[in-house]
Amino acid sequence: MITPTHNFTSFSDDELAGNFLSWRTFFFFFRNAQVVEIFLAFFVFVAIHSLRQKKRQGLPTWPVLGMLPSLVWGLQGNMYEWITDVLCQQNGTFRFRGPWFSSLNCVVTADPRNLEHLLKTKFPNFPKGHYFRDTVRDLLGDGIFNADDETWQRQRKTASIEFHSTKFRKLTTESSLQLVHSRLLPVLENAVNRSISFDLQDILLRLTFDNVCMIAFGVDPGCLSLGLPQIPFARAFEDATGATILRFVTPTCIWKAMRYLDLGSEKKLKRSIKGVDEFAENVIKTRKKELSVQSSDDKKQRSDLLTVFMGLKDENGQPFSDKFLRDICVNFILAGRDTSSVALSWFFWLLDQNPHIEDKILAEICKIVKEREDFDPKTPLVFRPEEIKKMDYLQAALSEALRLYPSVPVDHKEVVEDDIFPDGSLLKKGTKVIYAIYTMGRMEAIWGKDCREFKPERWLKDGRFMSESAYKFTAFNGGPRLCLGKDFAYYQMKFAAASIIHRYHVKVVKDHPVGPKLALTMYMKHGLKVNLSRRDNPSQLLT
Ligand code: HEM
Repeated sequence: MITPTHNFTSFSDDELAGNFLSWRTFFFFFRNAQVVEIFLAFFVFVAIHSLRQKKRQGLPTWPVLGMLPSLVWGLQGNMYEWITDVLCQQNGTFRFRGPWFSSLNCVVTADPRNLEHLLKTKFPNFPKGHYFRDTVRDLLGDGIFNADDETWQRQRKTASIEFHSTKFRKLTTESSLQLVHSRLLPVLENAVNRSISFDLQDILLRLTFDNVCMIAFGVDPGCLSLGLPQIPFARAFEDATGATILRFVTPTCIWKAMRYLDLGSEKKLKRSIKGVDEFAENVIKTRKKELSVQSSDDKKQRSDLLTVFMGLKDENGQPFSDKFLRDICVNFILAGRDTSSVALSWFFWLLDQNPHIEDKILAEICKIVKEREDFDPKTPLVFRPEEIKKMDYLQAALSEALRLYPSVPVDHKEVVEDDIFPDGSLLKKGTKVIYAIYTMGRMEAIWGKDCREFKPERWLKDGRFMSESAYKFTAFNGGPRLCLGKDFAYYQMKFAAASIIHRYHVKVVKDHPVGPKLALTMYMKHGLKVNLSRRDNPSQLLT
C-alpha cells in the first residue's frame, strides 16, 4: 500500500484527520488514475495495433473478437459493397478472422483463377461441406442445393436428364407463354387502367413461383392473378431464407443456443419453416393422389420433376420418403422462383437508370418481329420461341444485370484436404471458402475501368451475344454444379421482359429506395415500386 510520508506534527487532530482524509482521497485518485492511464495506454496500443492490421489483412483484427466488429459494421449498410471494398483493396482474396470462440473464420475470394480451381479443377476437394449443410439444413434439408457426394449426384443426374429432355423444353416454353399472356399481362393492364403504382418484384416473384411449380411439380398455385391473393407460403419462404442467412454471420454456438431456447430469428425461422413445409406437403399429397388414379399412359405423359422423383427408388430399393420429396420441392422453388424474379427486378431498375438501353431493346424486338412473313401489326403480338432466341441485345442486357446484381451474391465451399489457390493463398483442411460473385462484377481487374457501368455492349461481338467464362461471370456457378436451369431461366426472363417492354414503359416511382436485402438470393429490400405507361402505339413501331 502507498502511504504519505509527510510530517503531521504542526496540525490539530481534526485538521490532521481532515488532511489525512484528503490525502487519502488524493492518493486513491492518483492510484486509480494510474490504473486508468495504464488501461488507456493499453487500449490505445491495441487499437493502433489492430488498425495497423487493416492494411495487411484487409480489416482491423481485435484481440478475442477478431474482425467481428467490422463485420457487424458492414451488416449495418450494404453488406455486399462492404465485402467488395475489402476485396478490391486486397487484390481479390482475403482471410476473415472471426472471434476465437466462433466458427466464422474463412477465406473470401473474387479471383477468377481461384474460382476455376474451386469449381472445376479441384471440384472434389471443395464440397459444400458440413458447416454449410448444418447451417441451412433446417430449411433446405438434403435437397440439391445442400447436398454433396451421392445425395447430390443422384439428384443432379435425374434433374439433368429431365431438364435436357425435349418434353421438358416444350413444357417450359408453353408454361412461360401461358403465364405471361393469361396472367402477367392482364395484371399489368389492370394496373395501367387504374393508374396505380405497384411492386414489380412481387409480381415477378408470383410469375416465377407459378412457373416453377408448374414445370417442377405439375401444380398451378395461381399466385399471379387479378387481386393478387395472399400466399402464406411466399411470406414464410422469404422469412425463412432471411433468418437462415443470419446464421452465417452469427457464431454457431449462439444461433444453436437461440434455436434451442426458441428465441429471436431462430423462433421466426422455426415458424416460417412450418409454413414452407405445409405448402410442400400439400403439393406432394395432391400429386400422389392424382397419380394413384391415373393410368400408366397418363403417368408417362407427365414430365414434371416431382413425378419423376416419385417413380424412382432410393439406395435401399424403397420409394423416396415424403421428407426427401419435400426437400426436392423446397430446393427447386428456391432455384426457380427467387433467382429469375430478382434478376428481372434489377434489370428493370437498371433500364430505368439507362433509358437509351431500353430504346435499343425495343428496337431489336421490333426488328425481329417485322421479319415475320405473316406479320400483321393488328393482331396481338405473341413472341415465338425462335424470335426469343434471336434477341441477342436483350440477352446481353439481362447478362449485364446479372453481372452487376447476381441473384446468388455469395456462395460457399469447404476444403477437404490442404490446398493452395492459384493466387498463392494457403487453404488448410476444413477452411471455409466464400466466393463473392457480387464483387466479381465490380472488379476492374476482371471487367475493366467501366466495370460499374451497365453496358450490354460488352457482351456483343458483331451484334451477336458472346457468353463469358463461367469463372469470370459466375452468376450461374460453374463446373459440375453449373446451374441446371440456365437455359430455361434465360428463356423465361427474355419472354417476360420482351412482352412487357414491347407494351409498356416501366418507370420506377421517384425516390423509391433501392438496395439489396440480406437473404440467400438478392431480393430488393423494399421491392421495386413502379408505374407503367402504355406505349403510344407499339404497332406503329412495327410498321
Ligand atoms: C437468373 C436465374 C438463375 C440464376 C442466376 C441461377 C444461379 C444459380 C447458381 C449460382 C447456382 C449454384 C448454387 C449453389 O450451388 O450454391 C445454381 C444452381 C442450380 N440452379 Fe440455378 N439459377 C437461375 C435459375 C434457375 C432456374 C429457373 C432453375 C430451375 C427451375 C434453376 C435450377 C438450378 C439447380 C437445380 C441448381 C443446382 C445445381 C447443382 O447443385 O448441381 N436455376 N443456379
